[in-house]
Order: sequence, then C-alpha cells, then structure tokens
Amino acid sequence: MQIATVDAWQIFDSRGNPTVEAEVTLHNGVRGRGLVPSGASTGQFEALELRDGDAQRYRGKSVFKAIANIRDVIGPAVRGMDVSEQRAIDERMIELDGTAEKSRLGANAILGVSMAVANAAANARQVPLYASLGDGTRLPLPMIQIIGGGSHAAWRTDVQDYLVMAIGATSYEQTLEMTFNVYHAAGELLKERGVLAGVADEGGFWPEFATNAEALDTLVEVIQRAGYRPGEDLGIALDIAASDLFDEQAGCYRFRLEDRQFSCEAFADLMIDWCERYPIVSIEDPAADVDEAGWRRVCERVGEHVQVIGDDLFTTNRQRIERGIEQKLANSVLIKLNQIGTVTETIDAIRLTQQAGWRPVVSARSGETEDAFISHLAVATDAGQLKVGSFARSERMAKWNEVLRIARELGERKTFASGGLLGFQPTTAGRRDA
Ligand SMILES: O=C(O)[C@@H](CO)OP(=O)(O)O
Ligand SMILES: [Mg+2]
Repeated sequence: MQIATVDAWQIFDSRGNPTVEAEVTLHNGVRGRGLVPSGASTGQFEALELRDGDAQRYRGKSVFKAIANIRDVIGPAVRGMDVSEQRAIDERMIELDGTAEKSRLGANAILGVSMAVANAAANARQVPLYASLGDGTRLPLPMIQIIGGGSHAAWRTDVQDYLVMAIGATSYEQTLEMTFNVYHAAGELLKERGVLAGVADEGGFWPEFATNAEALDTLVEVIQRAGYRPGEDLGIALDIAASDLFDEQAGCYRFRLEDRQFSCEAFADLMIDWCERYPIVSIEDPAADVDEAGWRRVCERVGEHVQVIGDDLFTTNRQRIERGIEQKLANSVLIKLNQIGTVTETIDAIRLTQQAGWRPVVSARSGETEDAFISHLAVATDAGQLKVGSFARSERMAKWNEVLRIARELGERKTFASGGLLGFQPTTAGRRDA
C-alpha cells in the first residue's frame, strides 16, 4: 500500500518541551503516527535533534524547522513508496539527509516519519505493531527507576538512575507487582526520614542524600522492607551516566554532591567497588564515552557477573557497537530509537548486539510521550529487557501497561525473559543478613 501524504505538527513531551509528531496517510486512508522522545543526558555521538533556537519562542526549544523538513522535504520524497518497505523508506531519508548525524533534516524529523511508517504498515496489515515489526514473542524483563538524580533531578545525586530489576520473578506481571511494592516502600521510607524532595524527570523519588552511597544503602533497605531479598528477588541496576560527570579538559570525574574528584582509574575502581559491595546486577555508563580505558577496566573486573551497558558510549550506532564488541568495552547495549534516528537502524543495532551474544536493553528517554512504540519493539525483537524510568508517571506506565496488553494478545504464545533465562546470577553482595 502506497504512502499518499505525510504531515507533522508540534506536540509536547513529559517535561513539557516541544517535540515532533508525524503522520503518514496511505492511499486507502489508513494512518500511522510517530511521536518522538527527547533525552536530557544526551551522548555527544547521538544523531542530532533539530531545534529552532529562536529565543523568542518556547525559549528556543521549538521544532518547527524539523516539522517543515517533514512537510517540504521528506513528504514529497517518500510519497508513492510502499509503506511495507520500512528499510527502503528509511534509507531514502538517510540519503536525503546526507550527513552522518542526520543534522540537515534532523533525527527528530526522520524518526517521526520512520515510526509513523511502521505504525501505518501495521495498521494496513491489520496486525499489532509488535507483530508487524518482527516475529518475537518474549515479554521483556523491566528495569524500573526508584530514585532519580543527575541531570534529571538538579544533581541531588551524581548517579542518574537507581533502578531495580526483578530477576527472581517468574512472569512479567510479577515483575510489576514486585516493583510496585519496592517503589511504594521507598516512598514511605523517604517520607519517614524526611528526606523526600520531590520526583525526578522520570518519576523516581528525588531525595536529599549526603552521599551517592547513601542512595545505594537506601535501595537495599527498601527492597528488604518490601519483603524481598536484594540480589536474589530484585537486583539493583545503576545508570551512572558518567559522561555527565567527566571533565574532558581536566581528564577527571567529579561528584558534585560529595565534592570529590577522581582520576579515570580511581573512578573505575569506585564503580568496581560498588559492584562488589552492593547487590548490583547491571551498571550503565560506568565510564565516560571517551574514557575507553575506564570501560575496559570495569568490564574486565565485573563483566563476568554484572551487566555492563553502553548508552552514551554506543548511542545505538552500528559502527560504535561493532568497535565496542571488538574491544570488549561492555557486554550490553542500551537501545534508543532517537539516538540513531530510524526504526531500521535501531532494529539492526539490536540484531548486531544479539549476534555478538550481548544483551540489548530497549530504553525510553527522560523526555517521553504517551506513545508505547518501544514496548512493541522490545517484544518484536525478543530484546529481553526494557528500561522506562519509574513506576509512577503516565508516560512511563503507558509502556509497562502496553506490555500487559501484548501479553494478553499473545496468550499461549508468550514467553518471558526471566532473570534466569537472560543469565542473571543471583548475588548476595551487600546483604546485611548474608
Ligand atoms: O541516560 C539514559 O539512559 C536516559 C534514560 O534514563 O536518560 P536521557 O534520555 O536523559 O538520556
Ligand atoms: Mg543512560
């Protein structure tokens, strides 16, 4: 079925910032939309998000140029193409843009159309998006934020995300129940202690702590308070977002909260120490994207039993992931559609990661929309893991709830990426009763 028209307009994300919504209409009247998310702790190697920079309007954050590019450049170029040819359409847009970072048309413009094409193709086939994108049937193991910090919470902690993974759960539904219990136990405990300052951008609690390790201790405590064994029922996952802590000029890392400074080796050693002392099952961006020696040091020491995820390091970019695999910099890749800018390149990145025996983790951005494309993407590709911020904001719950709907639809055919299936080892590190 051929594309008849492509349109776009400005909508607003979960931080209230402008973003792109694109719509593709086919000759038979069937439509599909693409809603584009937006990051805050963006990696320097990500595809470019085109913003207008006009200080008078939306403090320079509007996306009217990207929208004009969809209407005037991309639309005419893809009109008449077969909507089921996702790869050909994405390649057409890449060619039309002609830059490595998608900086001419904007990755937000290209991705909006790419996602709209995927949705329109599914609607034309009258199948759900997950069934149109791939043949996977595996419900993902969630990675859910309990405490938020870094650039998502005015630097109340230096570490960006303190999350949990229900590695002991036997079903997707159970992962949500366990996380619900931990999230609410955390809220109670922080209120009791009088350290609750608000919620971070992705809905995790934003407490007043004196050190980053205090947040780790608290997380262990709330897992226990909810009645679970840290490291066995639920493991801790961290996103250090270390590129944000790295001073490239001075070549050192800084913690603002504790007013501490670290050499590259000392910072890697701290990450290793945390992994050994706490029930941490996954650590993301433990070193800056330019500190390859730091990545190697962490991965060599803890990579056997801890998932080491590259986010800013890889930016969902095929060449960067290939290099990481070759150099053994990590063992897992965070997958974000808007880091690379097309659905096809995103799925290629997932496949490349899986072929290397590494684990892909499909992820939302800190600025999200009500759309649940990534839930379908995670199931369609059998990615095995999904990271979506907290358990208490509608733009996040839209993703978790969509997986519940997919589970119902899949019925008997569904499988679940349990901690055991993914190869997560239970750990007793840091358990006070261990
Ligand atoms: O760093 C990350 O993994 C994401 C989500 O937590 O944040 P942002 O979208 O701001 O890059
Ligand atoms: Mg990250």
